[in-house]
Amino acid sequence: MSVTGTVRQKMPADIAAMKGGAPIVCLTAYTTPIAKTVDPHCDLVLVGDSVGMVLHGLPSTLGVTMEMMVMHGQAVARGLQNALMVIDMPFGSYEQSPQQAFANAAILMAETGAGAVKLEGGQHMAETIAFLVARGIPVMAHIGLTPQSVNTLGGYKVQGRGDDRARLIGDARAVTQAGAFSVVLEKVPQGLADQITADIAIPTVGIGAGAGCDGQVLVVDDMLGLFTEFKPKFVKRFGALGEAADQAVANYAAEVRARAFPGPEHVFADEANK
Ligand SMILES: Nc1nc(=O)c2c([nH]1)NC[C@@H]1CN(c3ccc(C(=O)N[C@@H](CCC(=O)O)C(=O)O)cc3)CN21
Ligand SMILES: CC(C)C(=O)C(=O)O
Ligand SMILES: [Mg+2]
Repeated sequence: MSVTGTVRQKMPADIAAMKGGAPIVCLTAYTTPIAKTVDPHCDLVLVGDSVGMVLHGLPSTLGVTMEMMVMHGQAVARGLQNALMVIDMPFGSYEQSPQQAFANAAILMAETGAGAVKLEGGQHMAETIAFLVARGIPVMAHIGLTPQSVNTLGGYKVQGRGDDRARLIGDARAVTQAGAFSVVLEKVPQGLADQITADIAIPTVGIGAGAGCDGQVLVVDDMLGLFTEFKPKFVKRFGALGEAADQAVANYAAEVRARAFPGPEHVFADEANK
């Protein structure tokens, strides 16, 4: 709340200031109604490129386009008053050069009204993160399991075990040094996530990284039980909306076939009442 008592949308600096304090609550959203549902409860709402797998039936996030991100970003923005909106940069929109990243991040920011962008990568993306931040674009980093690299990682596996542990600590330090305001840690062992959280000055937001992170994020359709094509181990279903929808549709079909729907309350008389 601001001093005038009206709701004020959070900014990246507000999220950064939550380091070490009350856990940062984050969920994804892709549409206006879900944005409205999650907004009062969340500090940060992510328009994730998971939208491709969750809403468009794509086999991975690699086919997600700038146009899809802009359209879903605009829809989410219409539903937010409180939470910071962060938007994922899609595969192919930022990896080539800092200049390419800036051009596409500027489109996402200008066309959707997002307060920050998120991109996948650690040490190798540090230069790009610094380039964006220097030009007015707040950046959330994403390290550990980076789904856009599923083909080189060889699957959606735990990251940061064994020799990878030092590399992941280096990634966390590099994105911090580059000026990211927070960092997603995806599917990394709990002890390593705790160590990184203690080691860096920016908040860690975990997904499959344990309760010691500075915040948590999940794909909203996963936690609602609406997306059930697969269930990563880190997902907890807080609802069963997929089952509820299936039951409602089955009831509708049965009532149509029985001519029980529409009923008298859903129809119109031939003559208007005097
Ligand atoms: N619905 C949904 N939820 C997500 O969390 C999510 C997406 N989609 N799409 C983009 C990425 C992809 N992510 C994924 C996808 C699959 C697993 C998964 O199946 N994990 C299994 C083990 C797989 C393996 O070891 O190869 C698990 O049990 O966690 C994890 C994260 C996270 N993101
Ligand atoms: C799972 C989160 C962190 C994400 O990147 C996405 O939804 O695309
Ligand atoms: Mg993503």
